[in-house]
Amino acid sequence: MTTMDQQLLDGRGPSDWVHTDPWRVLRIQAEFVEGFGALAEVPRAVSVFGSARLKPGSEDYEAARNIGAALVRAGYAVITGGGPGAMEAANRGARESGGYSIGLGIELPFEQGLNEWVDLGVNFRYFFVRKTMFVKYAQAFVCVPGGFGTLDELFEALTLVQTNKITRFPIILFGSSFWGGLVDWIREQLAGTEKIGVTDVGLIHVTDSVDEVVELIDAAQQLLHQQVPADRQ
Ligand SMILES: CC(C)=CCNc1ncnc2c1ncn2[C@@H]1O[C@H](COP(=O)(O)O)[C@@H](O)[C@H]1O
Repeated sequence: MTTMDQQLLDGRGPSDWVHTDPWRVLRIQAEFVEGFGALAEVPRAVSVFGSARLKPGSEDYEAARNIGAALVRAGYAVITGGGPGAMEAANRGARESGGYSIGLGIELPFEQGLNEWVDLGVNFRYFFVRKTMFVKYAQAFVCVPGGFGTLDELFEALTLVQTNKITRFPIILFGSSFWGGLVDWIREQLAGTEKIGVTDVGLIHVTDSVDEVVELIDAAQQLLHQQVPADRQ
C-alpha cells in the first residue's frame, strides 16, 4: 500500500491529470486570486472598450484617447483590455494625462501582448475571469465603436445592471452614428415586443461629447455617495 505522501513525492507516473477539469478549476481560482490581488488598490476607475482594430489617427481612436485623458483629469483610473486599437488609445490618453493606466490582457492565439501605454497589466487566460475584473473594479463602462468583443462586454454590463447585480453603473456608448442603429433596434424590437422593459432602454446613454461622458459618470458617483454610508464607499 502506498501513502499519499509517497504518491506526491514520487515523480513518476501518468501526468494527464493536469489537463482535467478539477485541475483547471485551480488555475481559474489562481487567476481570480491574482486579479483581485493586483487590482485591490486601484482607485476609482472606468473601463473603456472598443475595437481592437482601430488605427492611430482615426476618428474613433482619437476619441478613445480623448476619453482616456478626460477620465484621468476627472480623477478616474482607466481600465482596458490592454490590447491594440481602442484599448491602446484609452490607455494612451490616460498615461499622457499622467493618470493610472490599467490593461487586463487576454491570452489569444494571435496575441500581441499588452500595449505600451499600460502601467499596471494583468494577463488572463479566461475571458470570464477577466470580465469579472472589468466590472468589479470600474465605476462605469464606456464603449467606443467596436465589434463582437465590444458588444460582448456591453451586453454583459447591461444584463448585470438590469438584474441588479451591479447598481448605479453608467453604460455609455460613444458615437451616435455608430451606435444609433443598435439603440433604435433595442427600443423598437426588444422594448417594442416586450423582450425588455421600456425603462431598460434608459440604461444606455449615447453621446458624442467627451465632456458628457465624464458628467454622466460623475452624476452617478454623486448619487452613489448620497446613498451609501461613508464607511462603505
Ligand atoms: C488585432 C487584434 C484583433 C488583436 C486582439 N487583441 C486583443 N487584446 C485584448 N483584448 C481584446 C483583443 N481583441 C478583443 N479584445 C476584447 O474585446 C474588445 C474588442 O473586441 P472587438 O475588436 O470589438 O471585437 C476589447 O474591449 C477587449 O476586451
